[in-house]
Amino acid sequence: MASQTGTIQVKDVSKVYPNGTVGLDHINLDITSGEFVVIVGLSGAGKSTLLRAINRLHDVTAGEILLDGADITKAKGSQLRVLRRNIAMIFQNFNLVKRASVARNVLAGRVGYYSTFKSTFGLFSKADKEKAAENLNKVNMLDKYYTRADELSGGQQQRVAIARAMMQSPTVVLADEPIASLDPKTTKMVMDDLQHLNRDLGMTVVVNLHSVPLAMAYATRIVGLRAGKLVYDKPIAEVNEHDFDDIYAEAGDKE
Ligand SMILES: Nc1ncnc2c1ncn2[C@@H]1O[C@H](COP(=O)(O)OP(=O)(O)OP(=O)(O)O)[C@@H](O)[C@H]1O
Repeated sequence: MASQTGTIQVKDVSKVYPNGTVGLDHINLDITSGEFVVIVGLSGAGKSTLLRAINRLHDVTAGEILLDGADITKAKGSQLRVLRRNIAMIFQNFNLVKRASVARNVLAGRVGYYSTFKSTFGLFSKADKEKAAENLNKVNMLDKYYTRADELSGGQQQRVAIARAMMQSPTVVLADEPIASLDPKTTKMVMDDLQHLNRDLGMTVVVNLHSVPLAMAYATRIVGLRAGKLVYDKPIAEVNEHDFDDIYAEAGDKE
């Protein structure tokens, strides 16, 4: 089980892409341990850019992002590796190795704990293989242990990705539109899995979503982005569904 850590401090972060597009514009955000934060906003608002900055898939142009006090934007080498190990990422397109088995995909969550040699040759410990089975069982996918990932439905693939995230024993889970391509029933399963990581395993969860009703159903706090700026930030108890009319107004509606 993850320890009670998983704080994220985003301090005056801006991101300008090489072509001049402003992805993030002076973002400040303090996420405390165990929160379930949903980020909402129009397509292009900067949601993916923010998540990718938090786990350093992107470098930022200015500002800093602290994970339990350590600045990931400047980390290098083994420090970056250890910081990244604490952050699991769930993607819209699942990011599984399609030709590999479900088990192998789930074990990939342990890669950050092995030498490159051992992980390349799949030399995972017996304990980790047992843990993989255990985590697959938690997402009701144990019967697919030996199945190739490309034989699974989208929802099943996302649940495998969640089992892989659990293997990592992260303190923070970032999910970028994790349910965008799923039907309503599977959407609920995946959102419930994320809630399990948050409520039962104590992980901090940050999810990008387009759906306001889903955000209201699962978040402990909702953050809104618009054109790279943070325009909304409230705990769920203070959220009113109409608050989002502004965030979802097309650019130009406001002018
Ligand atoms: N690699 C890139 N190069 C240039 N501009 C980019 C790049 N990636 C994203 N952008 C731009 O940065 C802005 C923020 O994009 P981002 O993908 O973070 O938004 P988003 O809110 O996640 O949108 P979506 O809901 O469509 O995923 C957009 O204007 C987008 O076009």
